[in-house]
Formats: sequence, C-alpha cells, structure tokens
Amino acid sequence: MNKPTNIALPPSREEAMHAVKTLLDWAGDDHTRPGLQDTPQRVVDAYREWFSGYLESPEEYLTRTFDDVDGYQDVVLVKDIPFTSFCEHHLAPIIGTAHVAYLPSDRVVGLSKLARLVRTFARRLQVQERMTAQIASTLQDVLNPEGVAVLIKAEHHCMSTRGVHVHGTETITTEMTGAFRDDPDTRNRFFELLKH
Ligand SMILES: Nc1nc2c(ncn2[C@@H]2O[C@H](COP(=O)(O)OP(=O)(O)OP(=O)(O)O)[C@@H](O)[C@H]2O)c(=O)[nH]1
Ligand SMILES: [Zn+2]
Repeated sequence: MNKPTNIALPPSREEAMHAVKTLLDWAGDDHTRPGLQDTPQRVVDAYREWFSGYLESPEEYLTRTFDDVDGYQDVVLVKDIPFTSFCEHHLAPIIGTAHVAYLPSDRVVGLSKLARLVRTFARRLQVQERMTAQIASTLQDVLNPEGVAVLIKAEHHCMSTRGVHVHGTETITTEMTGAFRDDPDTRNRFFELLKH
C-alpha cells in the first residue's frame, strides 16, 4: 500500500500553507499580492480533497455483503467509473476511467462500493499499474470471489502538459485474478461485456 509509513506526525495546515507560499515565490510570483492572498488555503483544501484516499480504508467498503441473489452466477461488471488521480513522479493529474468486474462465489457487494474502491486508491499519489493492482487485490482479498478483472484507461497530464508534450495518449492497464486469469472463457466474457 502506498500509505506513508515513516511520518510520525503529519505537518500542520499552517506548515502546508507555508510550503505553498514558498512554491508560489519560487515560481516567480509574489504570494503577498492581493490575488494570491487566499491561494495557500485553497491549495491546502484542494490537496485534502485530492488526497483524501490516505484517510480511508478501502477494505471497509467491502465488508457489507449480500448473499440473497437467487443463485446469480455470472460476471458483475461496473463500467466507466471516472476518476482523477495524481502521478507520484510529477504530481500531475491522471484522468481516466476504470472498469471493475468480479465473478461472485457466494456473496455480492453493493455496486457503489466498487466505485468507492476506485476513488479511494485514485485519491493517493499513484502510478497506474499500482492503482490497477491495488483495486484488484483488495477486491479479491476481502470479498474472496472466483476472480476479479480490472481495466483502467487514463491520460497522464505529465505527458501532455510538460516533458514530452504528447496529447491524447491513452494508457491501458489490466489486472486479472482467479477465473479471469486462468480461464479464457471468463476473460473473454469480461472483454465482451466491455464492448456493450
Ligand atoms: N509506468 C508508469 N510511468 C509513469 C506513470 N505516470 C508517469 N509515468 C512516467 O514516469 C516517468 C518518470 O521518468 P523520469 O525520467 O524519472 O522523469 P522525467 O525526466 O520528468 O521524465 P519525462 O516525463 O520523460 O520528462 C516518465 O516517463 C513518465 O511518463 C505511471 O502511472 N506508470
Ligand atoms: Zn508524472
């Protein structure tokens, strides 16, 4: 998990606002000019929202399950879950969609919880591969279904707004466990359902 492990006490809000002022001055502006007066507090508030995933335990979303589904045995897929994350190399946005599927064994989980799972991992500093693996392994470990499939498509703004400056590229990552990894029919069913 990419939660910080070596920070005994997180910096205070005041210290975080001071860091924003330093960055504003370093960039070439003057943090004391009127237009920037409230910017440090807005930035700190935005960071609290963008990185609220550090304050959440994604496993907890998956503990409430339902078993009264009249023997439903097919794949459950929640498609097109939009997310915004930030890359851990440049703190630039990663904007994309996630598709999360699982093959139930005896229990299902509330559909919104799959979107919550995506959102929690997105709201941490990420690389796309790790975020994909974390969603899949958490769902597999906590719900213990027959298998999990996760596919993420995203644009990395560190590639489009700086550096190599290529716009419109889409990075696709997948992670499969259980039946989706071992059984070609189950895997194909996932890709078929994604086409609908
Ligand atoms: N594998 C992977 N790479 C990522 C992700 N997000 C950003 N990157 C890449 O991380 C790399 C960091 O490369 P470095 O050479 O250390 O940094 P840099 O000099 O800023 O690289 P450039 O972006 O090429 O200017 C870049 O190639 C980014 O495109 C991600 O989610 N997964
Ligand atoms: Zn980056």
